[in-house]
Amino acid sequence: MNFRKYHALGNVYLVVSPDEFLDEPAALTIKNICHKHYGVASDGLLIGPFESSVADFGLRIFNPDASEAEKSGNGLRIFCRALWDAGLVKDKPFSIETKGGVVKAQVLEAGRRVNVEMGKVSFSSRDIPVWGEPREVLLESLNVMGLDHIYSAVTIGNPHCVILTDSPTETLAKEFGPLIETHPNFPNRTNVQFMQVIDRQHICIEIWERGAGYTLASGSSSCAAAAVAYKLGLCDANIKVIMPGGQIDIDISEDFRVSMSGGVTRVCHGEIDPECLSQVFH
Ligand SMILES: N[C@@H](CCC[C@H](N)C(=O)O)C(=O)O
Repeated sequence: MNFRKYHALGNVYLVVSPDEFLDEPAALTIKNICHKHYGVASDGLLIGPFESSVADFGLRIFNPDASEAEKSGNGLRIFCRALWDAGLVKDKPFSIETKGGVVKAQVLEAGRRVNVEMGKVSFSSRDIPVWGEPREVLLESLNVMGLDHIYSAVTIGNPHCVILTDSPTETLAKEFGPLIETHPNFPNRTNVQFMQVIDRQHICIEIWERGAGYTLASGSSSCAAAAVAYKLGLCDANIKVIMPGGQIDIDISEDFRVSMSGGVTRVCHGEIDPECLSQVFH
């Protein structure tokens, strides 16, 4: 199986053509490919381009636990770069269909940077989803291991739980992230961000990703956290999101459409041995 490996601010994805799969990708195959010790090591798998009747290209996004994600910001930027490297797109905007909706993208700076119009966020409990009566999920309290967290929930195609804190740390994300990801409040599980508002143009987040765990950066998390900061009146519409892996620039329109720009780096390409794909020991 041929692959191309990229990272977006330390968030690693492999891009594989749909032609490499005879059938629906098996969970075991995806887990083996992404595994950090037994495989190629990545935070997710991008399968594409597919033909699409509504966009220029179709994309499927898988987490390392083999669950399918509706959207991924870094995954989309990486996919755009892979399309650009393959000569399938140039400098003009184009569209991509994901399970979480169609996005518009443009490759900038000879592939080193990509802009994606990620779509409109919703804070509605029905859309995200979050259990309970229909409402906008803003500044609610979530008790985890005896500690109350103030969170707001949001979807940009995939679900996010943004927790306000004065000091976001890796330890905080790793300790509470897995418990919040699988909290019964979130029927589809959730991505989790611990967010500190630095000033009206800057936020800082630590991330726990659904199906992937602790990551150095996340594009959809950046969109979600920035949208919450804007919605709560804590930030202006142009926000720089600082993460351990680097920075993403977010612009939010009045009707909460979110545009994201950030870097992408090509790492390597190669072939995964069939022996790796069929391992059964984890
Ligand atoms: N790394 C991603 C998010 C990937 C999907 C996520 N784990 C989910 O299950 O929703 C990003 O950059 O957005």
